[in-house]
Amino acid sequence: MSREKLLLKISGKIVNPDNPEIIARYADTIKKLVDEGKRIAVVVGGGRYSRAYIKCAKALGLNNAQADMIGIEIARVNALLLAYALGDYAYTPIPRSVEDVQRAWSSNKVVVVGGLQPGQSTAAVAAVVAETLGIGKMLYATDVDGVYDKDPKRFSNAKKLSVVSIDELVNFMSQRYEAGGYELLDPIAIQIIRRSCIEVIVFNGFETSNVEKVLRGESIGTKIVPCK
Ligand SMILES: Nc1ncnc2c1ncn2[C@@H]1O[C@H](COP(=O)(O)OP(=O)(O)O)[C@@H](O)[C@H]1O
Ligand SMILES: O=c1ccn([C@@H]2O[C@H](COP(=O)(O)OP(=O)(O)O)[C@@H](O)[C@H]2O)c(=O)[nH]1
Repeated sequence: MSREKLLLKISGKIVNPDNPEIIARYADTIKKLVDEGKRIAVVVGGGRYSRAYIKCAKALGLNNAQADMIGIEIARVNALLLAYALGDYAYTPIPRSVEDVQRAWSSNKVVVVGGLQPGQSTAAVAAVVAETLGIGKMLYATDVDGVYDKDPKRFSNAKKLSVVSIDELVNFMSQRYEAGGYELLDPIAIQIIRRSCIEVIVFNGFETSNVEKVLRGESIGTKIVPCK
């Protein structure tokens, strides 16, 4: 019987040097899922450190691709923190391409990825890694409770959606399509999720117990229905 496969996308606002205790809790959570027989791929974002470097890159007059490349490296460093915290459960070094991801996956270890290429966010990385590895479910652990009808950080009357279709989603995404932007799901992520019918659950990742709650089918966060 084939083992259940899972893609866990964790915001860089969560996995970063400010939060060693949360990183340790995610490592324990992931190890438990592996011990239960699941195959896990993890994608980690860049968070505030990547945005600090991107701000500096822009101040130096670097172009968006160069700023993105720096954000990519910071996401990879955050990913390496988690991979090392996973010890022998995780594959290292951090894959730097889709080909590397495929090679790492064949090790049967947890594969932890940061950024891949300019012009997208780690949400797109999560989607392309899931598609490449034939993973149909993505847990999207972020710094808000789910998808809202508008940015909850900018609008106090924003309403959380419990279910949203991938086609409706674009109406709620305020896209700053630039290095450090790409809030929530960027256009590339949305296209890949749609074409490969990847089910996505967006939930608050600061509470690591939410991972188990989502896997138990508890209705927390937002379920993105990927296709008809
Ligand atoms: N419609 C929306 N619903 C929820 N969050 C949104 C929405 N529009 C914009 N956002 C913003 O997206 C942020 C999460 O996106 P992002 O920073 O890319 O996440 P991550 O760090 O998980 O990659 C939230 O902090 C929120 O401010
Ligand atoms: O494949 C990738 C992944 C990340 N980034 C850059 O790295 C930054 C940090 O990644 P992300 O925004 O996904 O991290 P978050 O803080 O949202 O978790 C992005 O804004 C992009 O500028 C990129 O260019 N390509």
